[in-house]
Amino acid sequence: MFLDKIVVTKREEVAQLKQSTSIAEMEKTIAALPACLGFEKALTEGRKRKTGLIAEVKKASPSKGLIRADFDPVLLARAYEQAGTDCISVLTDVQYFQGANEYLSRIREAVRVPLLRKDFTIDEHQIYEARMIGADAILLIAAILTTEQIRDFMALSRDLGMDTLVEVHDAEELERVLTLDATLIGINNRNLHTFVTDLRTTEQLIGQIPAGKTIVSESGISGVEDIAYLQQVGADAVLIGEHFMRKPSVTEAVRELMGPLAAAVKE
Ligand SMILES: O=C(O)c1ccccc1NCC(=O)[C@H](O)[C@H](O)COP(=O)(O)O
Repeated sequence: MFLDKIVVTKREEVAQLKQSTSIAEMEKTIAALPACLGFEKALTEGRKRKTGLIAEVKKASPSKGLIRADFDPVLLARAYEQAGTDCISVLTDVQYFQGANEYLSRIREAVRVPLLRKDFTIDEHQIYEARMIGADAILLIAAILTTEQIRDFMALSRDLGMDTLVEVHDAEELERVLTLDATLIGINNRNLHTFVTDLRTTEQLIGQIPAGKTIVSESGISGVEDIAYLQQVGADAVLIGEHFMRKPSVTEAVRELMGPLAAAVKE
């Protein structure tokens, strides 16, 4: 599976990270940082529309190659903020998504929107790193982690002040995640073997999730009818990258797809 290849790369990156920085050093830096912004809160009680939005800053992907040639992460993040996104996801993986830690750090300086570090986390060093570069939340992908790792990584993230988005692709992963106290669950509509997206994945899995969880439908979302369908099946929020990245005006694209801000929070 393609994810196995990514994990091999991540192991190499983690080995390098461990050589360059110790956890004690990272803890020292983190102690001087301001508190995180509430990522999960922005998608629940703070959300600006009926359906919450995590808008993604995504230059390229393994399935599509280069998505946006005129890629300026800070301008894109500002445009998302202007459009009233609840949260922003920033891909930091270099090899497969042409992302960078630096993109997230620069975006952190430029916007006041909670940020998700979108990467393939397999080791606690990466969690300290995420906090150091300015993340408010990290993604934990059940397909590449044991249940115990997810539990430990959630606890560490919480200790560092960050939220976690725990992502599942199928019923087996969901069953494992539901044994934990994860409150923010992502359902990824992308088949990891074929890369094909099918929004019915959200509908198939959401029925197994008890009330009280915040559900984010991820990948392959591009039409107003998709948002209506996902609302109808019970998704609380959506995570969208490619659709926005292919539009000349990201601000207009968000407004067209997600609609106006709810009256209570209109400026
Ligand atoms: O985007 C890919 O091709 C991809 C391939 C393999 C693993 C993960 C992948 N994407 C990560 C994501 O979860 C998406 O960037 C995110 O959900 C946004 O999806 P989209 O709106 O379809 O760009």
